[in-house]
Amino acid sequence: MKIAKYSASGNDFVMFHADIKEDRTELTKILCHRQHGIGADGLVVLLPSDKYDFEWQFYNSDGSHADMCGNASRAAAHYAFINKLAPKEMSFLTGAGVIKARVEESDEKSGIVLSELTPPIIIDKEITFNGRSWWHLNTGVPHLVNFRESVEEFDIEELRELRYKYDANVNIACVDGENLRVRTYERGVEDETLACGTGMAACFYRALQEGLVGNNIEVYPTSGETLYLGMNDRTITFKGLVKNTFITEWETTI
Ligand SMILES: N[C@H](CCC[C@H](N)C(=O)O)C(=O)O
Repeated sequence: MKIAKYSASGNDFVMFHADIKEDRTELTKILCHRQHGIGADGLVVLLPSDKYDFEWQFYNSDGSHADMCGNASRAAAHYAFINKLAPKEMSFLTGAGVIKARVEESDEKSGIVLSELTPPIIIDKEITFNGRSWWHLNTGVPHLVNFRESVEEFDIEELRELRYKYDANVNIACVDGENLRVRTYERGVEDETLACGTGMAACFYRALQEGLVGNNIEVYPTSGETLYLGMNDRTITFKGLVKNTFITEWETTI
């Protein structure tokens, strides 16, 4: 089976396409294992669809299922385009609903891809934890967001406690001029990742609601890459580079 490895701003994924939708929890844990497998934050499987260019399955590296993944949506769009599974402008079905994506520049190895995320939903704006103000939002998956002076104020144990208390990804952010810096503890990876697309979107949306930033900004995740987030009349757009870092033949031994 041909398997591709992608990095979307440092959030990395193992990816392939298949004809059959089946439980791939155990395969995910093997492929995503950093020492015993290929190593990745998640697995994406593209599947045929009657209504959309494709449907996908997304699993976090621990084998848990998640409805959506912003960075993987950009990587999957590039994979679909270069494997002739979809045109440059496409729509595909995820657990969070239909995602539109556009491959803007691309060759076999990399591309600039824009995804339209699902409309953000504010669940709770009144959470106080350790004396800090947190918002609970859903940008395809659940996120907690707190703003502080610097993203260096990052206590992973504090974020891990919140992750389990609310079963959500946990983000800290700070304003950097007209833009944002974001660090994310990701549910299902159970650690900080180098970037989290729906997390950056959740931080952007809180900052927008609180008048801290404009409608179109740059966001810098832990990897230091530049992502472009915007608010259009419908939802949040999320754009940046994705890299197809390698392709391999994989014989499953399970
Ligand atoms: N870990 C997340 C899914 C992946 C989200 C993230 N990688 C992104 O780019 O949006 C969850 O379990 O809700």
